[in-house]
Amino acid sequence: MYKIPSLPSSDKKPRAIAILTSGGDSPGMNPAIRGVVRAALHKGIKVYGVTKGYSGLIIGDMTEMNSASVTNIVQRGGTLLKSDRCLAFKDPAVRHQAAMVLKEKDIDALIVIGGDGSLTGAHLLTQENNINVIGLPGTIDNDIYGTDDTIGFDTAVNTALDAIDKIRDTALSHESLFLVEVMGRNSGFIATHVGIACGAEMVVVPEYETKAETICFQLANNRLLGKGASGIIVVAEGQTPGLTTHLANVLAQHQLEAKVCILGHIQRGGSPSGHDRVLASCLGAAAVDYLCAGYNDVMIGVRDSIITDTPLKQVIEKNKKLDDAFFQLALLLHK
Ligand SMILES: Nc1ncnc2c1ncn2[C@@H]1O[C@H](COP(=O)(O)OP(=O)(O)O)[C@@H](O)[C@H]1O
Ligand SMILES: O=P(O)(O)OC[C@H]1O[C@](O)(COP(=O)(O)O)[C@@H](O)[C@@H]1O
Ligand SMILES: [Mg+2]
Repeated sequence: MYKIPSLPSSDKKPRAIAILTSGGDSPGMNPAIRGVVRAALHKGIKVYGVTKGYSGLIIGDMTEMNSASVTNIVQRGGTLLKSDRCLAFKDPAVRHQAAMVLKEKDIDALIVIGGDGSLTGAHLLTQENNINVIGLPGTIDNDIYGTDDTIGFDTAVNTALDAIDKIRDTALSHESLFLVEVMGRNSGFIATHVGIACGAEMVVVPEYETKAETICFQLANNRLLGKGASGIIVVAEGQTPGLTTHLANVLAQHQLEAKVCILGHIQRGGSPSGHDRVLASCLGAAAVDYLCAGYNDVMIGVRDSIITDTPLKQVIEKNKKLDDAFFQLALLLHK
């Protein structure tokens, strides 16, 4: 359950808003879109759905949505509006073009659902042009400052766990060791949560340096202690492509055979969990409430189960840190 704050009344209610999803898609983007559309229509605000994130915005690819547009999507993975990584949006002239598109259609605010990159684009758009923006944290990575949770994180963790529990069966049967790669180019939130929940022997994340030799030493030690020959090591993909295969090669040089399993994009798909559906629905509706209360240039997230706003400037300038004690717990629980 989330506590929804009562906001001050204002005369800032927009006449029409647009909504887009951007960056890596995440399960829960659909219930978030539904939350925005239904809350806006309830307040008599027109809503335009933009296709393919900022790529669609700059060419004006958008259609007006009604209540039926978001029927039967609350349980669906992916995003009805489609998503994109649009490098052109890093150019101020292109952002100005996007603002002109919105103004020509009499749209006075934009809601952006995406990760840190998408929220950076939203912040720059409002700073440089007279368009109000509200951001919602939509990414499986949960690497966004100003919110405890992001739309899609819970589902991604559960999807990875479902796969790892199956891998565990065969690992036990064959007494084999698996290096399982989960997503997270810059952050180890998925890896650490998954590591704790699947009982991983070790967790490797971008935030902390883990030498392959340390893994070898720990594995050898565990085996000396009679902990069994099978095991799961969870590795966040990090920024070096092929990291997990490289680790397996180093282990092989130390006579430790490990099979590599890269979970990849299955973590981004699938039906959103109940948790993500509720989070996304609340944040979607709250985005409309905050716009109507006159807020601009903020991200709506959740802290200590309270729906809350954080200036986009802070969201993009500050890093959400993986708690050290939490990460250490993931390592300690297998000892
Ligand atoms: N510095 C930036 N300035 C303007 N737009 C940006 C910036 N960074 C990202 N974006 C926009 O957001 C999109 C998604 O960003 P990306 O980092 O790929 O994913 P995410 O939003 O999930 O973190 C980019 O393709 C681009 O359109
Ligand atoms: O499909 P792509 O473009 O390779 O993206 C992979 C990246 O997207 C993510 O799934 C989500 O990242 P973003 O939220 O930054 O888009 C990362 O975990 C992963 O590193
Ligand atoms: Mg990102």
